[in-house]
Amino acid sequence: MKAATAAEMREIDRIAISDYGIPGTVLMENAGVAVVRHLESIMEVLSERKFCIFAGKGNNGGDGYVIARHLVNQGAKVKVFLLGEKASVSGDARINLDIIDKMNIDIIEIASERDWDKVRVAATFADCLVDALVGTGFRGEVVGDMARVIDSINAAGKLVVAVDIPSGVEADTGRICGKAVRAAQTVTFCLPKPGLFLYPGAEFAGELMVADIGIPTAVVTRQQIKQNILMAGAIRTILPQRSPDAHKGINGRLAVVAGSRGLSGAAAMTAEAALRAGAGLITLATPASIQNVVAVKLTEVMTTALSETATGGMSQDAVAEIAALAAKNDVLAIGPGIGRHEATVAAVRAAITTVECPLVIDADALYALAGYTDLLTECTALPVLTPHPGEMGLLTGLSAQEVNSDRVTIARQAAGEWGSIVILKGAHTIVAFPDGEVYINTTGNVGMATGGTGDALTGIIAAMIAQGMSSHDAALAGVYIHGLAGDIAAQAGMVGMAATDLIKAVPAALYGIKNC
Ligand SMILES: NC(=O)C1=CN([C@@H]2O[C@H](COP(=O)(O)OP(=O)(O)OC[C@H]3O[C@@H](n4cnc5c(N)ncnc54)[C@H](O)[C@@H]3O)[C@@H](O)[C@H]2O)[C@@H](O)CC1
Ligand SMILES: [K+]
Repeated sequence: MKAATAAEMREIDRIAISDYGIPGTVLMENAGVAVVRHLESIMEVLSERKFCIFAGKGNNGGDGYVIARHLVNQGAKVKVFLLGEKASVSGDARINLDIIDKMNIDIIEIASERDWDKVRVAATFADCLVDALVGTGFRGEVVGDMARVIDSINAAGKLVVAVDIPSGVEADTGRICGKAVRAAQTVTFCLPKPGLFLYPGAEFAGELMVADIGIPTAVVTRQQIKQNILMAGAIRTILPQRSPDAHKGINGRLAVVAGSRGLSGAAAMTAEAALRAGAGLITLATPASIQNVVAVKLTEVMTTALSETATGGMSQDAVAEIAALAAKNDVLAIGPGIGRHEATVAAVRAAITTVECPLVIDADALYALAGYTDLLTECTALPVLTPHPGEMGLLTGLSAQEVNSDRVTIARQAAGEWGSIVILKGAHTIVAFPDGEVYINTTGNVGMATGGTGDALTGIIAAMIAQGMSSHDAALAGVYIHGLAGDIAAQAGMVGMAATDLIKAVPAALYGIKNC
């Protein structure tokens, strides 16, 4: 599914109205009716139910007036609180405001302190609050009366349904612009907006419903929207089909370069995740002194030793060994637990431009690339990078907070500049491609915020490449499967969930995608 930015949505509306001649009031009518239908589906009967509709002066407010009209027609009791004066409402919204005015629906222009009392009382007795304050036309920050209305809505403790997007959530980034309405449900129009899937906005949107408002499909496809929402259907179509007579050689050969003294677990988890994700033959290469440790941990994985430093990290002599290993494998994952010794860092930089097979680059191998991202353009195959916001910050010169403030844009820019697939981890991981295409993942949960889950992701993506998927498809499938395995593991409880629980759930995630 695509997700449209505010600017793209405005353009889609404009083309539908001016090129196709669909009156804006028709789109507004369809939008309002879609919300009323949704209210009907969640509340069963609307008759005698009490609604407060909080409307702004723009078209989002216009949707609110349409909603008010249909609710009243269905016997509901409706109060409309208008943030501003009726006289300041124009266009399609004005047409619908005038209609409900003629219907004698209670419209309260919030102006004086007494009006705020009315807001409080009405919200206290309402069954449902509808947020039609602002939608995609919102700019800047929530301040003044808007902030006060949002506080009143959030404090009421009632069912809150947002129209198009919770007011105060930035449509493109999911940023909370000072304050935002905390909705239980959001009915969004035509296409979802990225901010409904990006945190923290995703948390304020609650359950999401996408409503068709009659815009011709061609208008949407013509926009060539590059934001996508990653869902099971798309993954099902790209997963490799396994023939019944498959043997281990057919399911790919994969090498993992990972681990250092004290960090054997990261290496083992990467290899174990690759195994659970279906790779045929896996070789784990670690510094010589921990080879026996990982060999004991892993029964099905082959191990090999790399030249090491005195402190137990791989040394520069490992470059030739890695190149030889890569030549015998379909894909190489590098980075988990390798440490940051200067010899190791130098070995990584040399290895990634020497190796010819596809690479999945993670953890300390990303650290090695800080200031050296131009090396990525020398990779033979399109590399896959899996930074968390801290690593992304290191690579881009930003703080983790700055990275998280606009995850889509930053991942997209990095993918373009580095000629790489960039997987920016975090709640609803972003997968960005060099051509600007971006996917927002929908699986995963907070229980995954624990050591080792990143190593698991690296192993899963590498396993997908080993099984014949392109790096593009493997990145998408790997991210979705990883999150789904986390969701399956979380059914036993999120607190105390370990990366190894997630890894064990990968086969169930794969089965679920293929068969459910
Ligand atoms: N023809 C269309 O364009 C359609 C638009 N629709 C609805 O209209 C919305 C977009 O409408 P608009 O473009 O009129 O914009 P909005 O109604 O989302 O917001 C614009 C209004 O918000 C005010 N505003 C913006 N930033 C503010 C801030 N920081 N603090 C306080 N007030 C602020 C503006 O002054 C203006 O009054 C969509 O989200 C959707 O709900 C739907 O009715 C479908 C058709
Ligand atoms: K809204």
